[in-house]
Amino acid sequence: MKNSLRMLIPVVMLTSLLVVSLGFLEIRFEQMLENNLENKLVRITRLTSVIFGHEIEENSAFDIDRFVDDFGSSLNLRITIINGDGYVVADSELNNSAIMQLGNHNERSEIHQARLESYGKSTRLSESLGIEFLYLAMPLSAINANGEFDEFVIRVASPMTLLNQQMQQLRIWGFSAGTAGIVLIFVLVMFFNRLIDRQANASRQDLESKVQGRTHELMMMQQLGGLMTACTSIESACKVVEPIFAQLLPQCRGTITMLKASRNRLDVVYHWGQRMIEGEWYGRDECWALLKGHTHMSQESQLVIPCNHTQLKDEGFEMCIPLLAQGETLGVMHLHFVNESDMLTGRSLAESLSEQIGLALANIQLRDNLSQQAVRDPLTGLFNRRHLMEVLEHQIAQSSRFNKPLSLLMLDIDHFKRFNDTFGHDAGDYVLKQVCQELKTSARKADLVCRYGGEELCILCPETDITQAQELAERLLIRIGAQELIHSGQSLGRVTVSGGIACNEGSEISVEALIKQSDDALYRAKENGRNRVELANQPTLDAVTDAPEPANNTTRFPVITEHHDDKAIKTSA
Ligand SMILES: Nc1nc2c(ncn2[C@@H]2O[C@H](COP(=O)(O)OP(=O)(O)OP(=O)(O)O)[C@@H](O)[C@H]2O)c(=O)[nH]1
Repeated sequence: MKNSLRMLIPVVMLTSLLVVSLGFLEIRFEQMLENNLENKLVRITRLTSVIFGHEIEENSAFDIDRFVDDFGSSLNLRITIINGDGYVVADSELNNSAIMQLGNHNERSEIHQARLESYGKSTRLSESLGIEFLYLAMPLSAINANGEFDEFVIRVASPMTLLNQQMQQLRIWGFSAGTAGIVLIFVLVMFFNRLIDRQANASRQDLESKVQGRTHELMMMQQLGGLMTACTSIESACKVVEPIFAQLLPQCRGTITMLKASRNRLDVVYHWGQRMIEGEWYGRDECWALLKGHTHMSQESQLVIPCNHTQLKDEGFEMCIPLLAQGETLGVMHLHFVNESDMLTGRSLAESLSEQIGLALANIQLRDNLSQQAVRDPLTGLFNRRHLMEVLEHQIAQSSRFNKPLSLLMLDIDHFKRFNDTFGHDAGDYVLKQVCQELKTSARKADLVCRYGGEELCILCPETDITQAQELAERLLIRIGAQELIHSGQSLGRVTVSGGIACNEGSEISVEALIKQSDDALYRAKENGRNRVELANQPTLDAVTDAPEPANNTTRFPVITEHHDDKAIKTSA
């Protein structure tokens, strides 16, 4: 309906315009033909007058009838001669008897006008012939050959049927041209309508496919965001990136690098397709994207400037996009394209994806940091007591289920208060960190090193019996006691630690009981002179004699001096 209206409106408008134009042309043509005929009649009337006047004056035997007959038939016009009284003398279309029947013509409008104004014109029905004529009349005064004064009116008439025939022909021509014009208009309107329809369809399809593509991209991005948010580690999040890129930018392969905490190098954490980066890392000044702070393309504006980290310098095109979150650079997304056009068309999509990946990776890092903060001690970086309690419960259950030994080594720095009092709290912190570092270095990967509280530390050793735990403790005591501590250029001397070990040999012991046993053993170690290890439920062991004696007499740090008045070690921090 809409379509046919769209066609009908221009057809009706153009047809109306054509009809009006044809009507106007008809009027103009009619006037033109009438004028032409009138001019022609004027000329002929004048000519007839001249010849007739001459013949009258010169020829006494002038035959008027013959004159009008010859003239009228040769010109195909009606010629009438009217005398001064208003009666017809001769008429090329009437015989004498018909002429005799005619009345006085003085009242005929063209004759009346001609007598008054020397020129008369009228269009009317001939009473004698019953045909419509265009009459032209002019008066003529002449002295005839006999010397008499004669007055005449020469009248020339042309039947209007001639004019009407011409007009009819013109109308037929006009109608044919108009019909042809209307058909042409219709055909043209149809043609342009179809053309417009085809173009509109093509642009609608183009728009639809663009909208579909964009919707697909948005859905993929939403999926990417959702999946990455659900990931718990950077590695698993990076694995989600590959299938999304395979869907949206299948023509590229890529690598994700992350900035190390030291912030001077980027580690490769994931790549898909052929490797783009040599080695496992590169320096941060080797990537233009990091130096510029925004996307860098290996070829841009006819400039070829590849990054230093790229492996395939001459093949294809590389795009590096910084992975940012709240202005912080987390890493770089490296993409490799075979064609430059693919790289240019894929740029904005790749940047949008990278923006989302950056945010998701930042979220994971933030979550990681928060969960680390929840289980780590900020000063020493060791696991905290809460984490120990959680792990301990699980480890005791494992130990009893699989009948495997589980040892808990509790350690306490000797005379730490005095150390603090002598050198200050900062130096105390430093010593604490150094001792903790030693614990981390000496323990196995499977062991859990914790800060139990204050200067009290512990190591939980799964699948470790009491002898193995004792060996570890003695090794630690030797290594810690051997260290000469220097803080801010000042020698702090040496520090010793005491230890207590409890071991669960596969039985169903409670967390509290195991801690109490190791704590009691530690208490005994303190009681028995410090810088030694005691085992739970065992007779007192000898002091660790192999450990180098702290230079109590050479340093201001009185670690080895016996202080029996010191308060006993706490049973819990
Ligand atoms: N610098 C520093 N000192 C700490 C920290 N946590 C606890 N301390 C100090 O460690 C000292 C522990 O003192 P005490 O419990 O009397 O034990 P001690 O002086 O080590 O004596 P013994 O354990 O009997 O050998 C206290 O002075 C605490 O203030 C810490 O994070 N940093």
